[in-house]
Amino acid sequence: MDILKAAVPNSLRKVIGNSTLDTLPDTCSSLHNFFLKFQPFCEIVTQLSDSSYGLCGKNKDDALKYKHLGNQCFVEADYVKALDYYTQALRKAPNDGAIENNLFATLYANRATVLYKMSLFIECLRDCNRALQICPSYAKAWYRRGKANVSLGNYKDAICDLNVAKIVETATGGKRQIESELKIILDQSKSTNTVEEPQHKENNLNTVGEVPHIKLQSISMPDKGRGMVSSCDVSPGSLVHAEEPYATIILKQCRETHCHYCLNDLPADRVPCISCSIPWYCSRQCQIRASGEMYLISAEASYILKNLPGVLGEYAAEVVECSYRELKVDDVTEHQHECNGVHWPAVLPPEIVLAGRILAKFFSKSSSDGITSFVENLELSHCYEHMPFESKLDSHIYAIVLLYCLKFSNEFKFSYERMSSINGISISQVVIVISQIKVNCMTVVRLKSVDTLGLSDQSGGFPIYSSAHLTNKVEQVRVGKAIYKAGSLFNHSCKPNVHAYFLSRTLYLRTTNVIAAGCQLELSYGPQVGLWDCKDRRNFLKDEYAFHCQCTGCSEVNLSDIVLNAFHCVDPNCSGAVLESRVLECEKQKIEHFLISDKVA
Ligand SMILES: C[S@@+](CC[C@H](N)C(=O)[O-])C[C@H]1O[C@@H](n2cnc3c(N)ncnc32)[C@H](O)[C@@H]1O
Repeated sequence: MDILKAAVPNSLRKVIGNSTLDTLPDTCSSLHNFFLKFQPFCEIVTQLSDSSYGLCGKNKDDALKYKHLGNQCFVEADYVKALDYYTQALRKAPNDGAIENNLFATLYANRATVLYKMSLFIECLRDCNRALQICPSYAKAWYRRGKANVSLGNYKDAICDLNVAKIVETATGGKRQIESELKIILDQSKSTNTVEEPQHKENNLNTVGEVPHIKLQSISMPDKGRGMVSSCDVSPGSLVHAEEPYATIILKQCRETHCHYCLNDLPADRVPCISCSIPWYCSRQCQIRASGEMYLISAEASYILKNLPGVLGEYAAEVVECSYRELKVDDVTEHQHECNGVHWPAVLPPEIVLAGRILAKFFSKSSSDGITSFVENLELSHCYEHMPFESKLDSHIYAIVLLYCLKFSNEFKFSYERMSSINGISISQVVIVISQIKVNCMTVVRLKSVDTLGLSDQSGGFPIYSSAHLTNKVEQVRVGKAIYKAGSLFNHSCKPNVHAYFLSRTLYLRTTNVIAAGCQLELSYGPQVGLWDCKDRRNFLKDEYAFHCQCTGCSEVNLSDIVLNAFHCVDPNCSGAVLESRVLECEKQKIEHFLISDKVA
């Protein structure tokens, strides 16, 4: 992008830097025309959108290399490394579709064996399920599943697993080994009285859904635009809002540690995307929700399942089908349109990839609307006119690059005809979306434990620290960015009365104080009275969200704002405080206002 930016002539930069909403289509068109004649632009867009240039595609040779390394480590009993290699192999393995010798299925089964050796039985069970969903006649996966179920005390399931394994196993020696295992398990199960939980299913993403019962209204305010108020008195701790995101994106630094869909920590049995090697998911549910279902049970698989005797057939079908059909999946899922092994989703900044997701989602939902109604229908405020000079240029460049990447890199489900050709109007709409994202995007955070040595638990869900290293400190990690359409109507206050938190992707807002009917509900976009001084808060809000804060925290005197940067008077007999001149400047108006109102009182 630096090459593109550096190439823009000064005269054009100036016009773009001074552009307004009225002139935006013209400035977009001028920059577009300039790039069309600039040879490196073509090369850059081709490299970003052509999968033959990308490092994000699947590669069978790489997958086999990692599989081989995994096998070596397994033989050497280095299970941590074996787990890593098999996982890397899964990331690179193409889904070749063949039910027999399917590399995906083999890798899942191999990883299941490693997980079993590491005593991660639930994870082992899930990997066996994944292998069986691709290849239902995979005796090794049924066998390993049975062993994991025994370790979990699920004898009934284990007996079923081994019975299926015995039927689908073709080698006589293998059948004999399974039979002897079966006898042992049957004896064990008779001497144990355990209540068994069915273990077919993966993690369930649905959070325990507390529903807000308080009615909120959006009203217009002269100094802050629209804002949210409650129509009744609200007590502290009340849930006032819960919402699923319109679109989300994981932050670059969390790509290897958190699920790209639900943004939770990745477990040891993480699941890769089936078509490219960028995202990781915590489960198949998240993978399907992000990219759509990409492998279906084949006719051959159904035949195998149907030919298992009676109850065993039903049992195997339940394991293999795993009820993914019940999942609610969007028509154009978040990652689907990016998922061709192309480079741009990995390379462009997260907010720009998020803009692409919003665009895809919008067009998948509004079949008749053209791009000109895109911004209008999103109903989000934006800050284009207040954006700094450089940001205006950046957003012009990114909007053009994004549109070309989307256009060239896939057989996208939504029709690009509706976006018409790439021109000043369509580019200007994307520029505005980028500025909407800047103002309305929420940062999704997770709490992370940090141990006494300052090491964070980023192990991917399996314990690598002993109890002696148990944590004593918790910090917030920024994992993703998300647009919540209704949530973005809550304004900022440096003295907030609402607290925002996230469970998976869901935003929850809870009151922290008593809020009288008709009062504004406001959350903090970051800075708060007593934690940052007024000057820093205002600068942050200006830089990040392009507005001058009008909250009570910034217009009334707060003792904590004053003492935050105050020094004790050098005269030991004086108990007064000395303020730094920059802080004093910021507080002056508030203090004058305070003294006047004090006199009046
Ligand atoms: C996420 S939106 C909030 C909803 C917005 N008021 C609307 O009409 O859509 C953030 C924008 O609201 C305005 N805003 C929010 N809090 C504010 C505050 N404390 N002071 C001034 N403007 C504020 C700013 O224009 C900011 O860019």
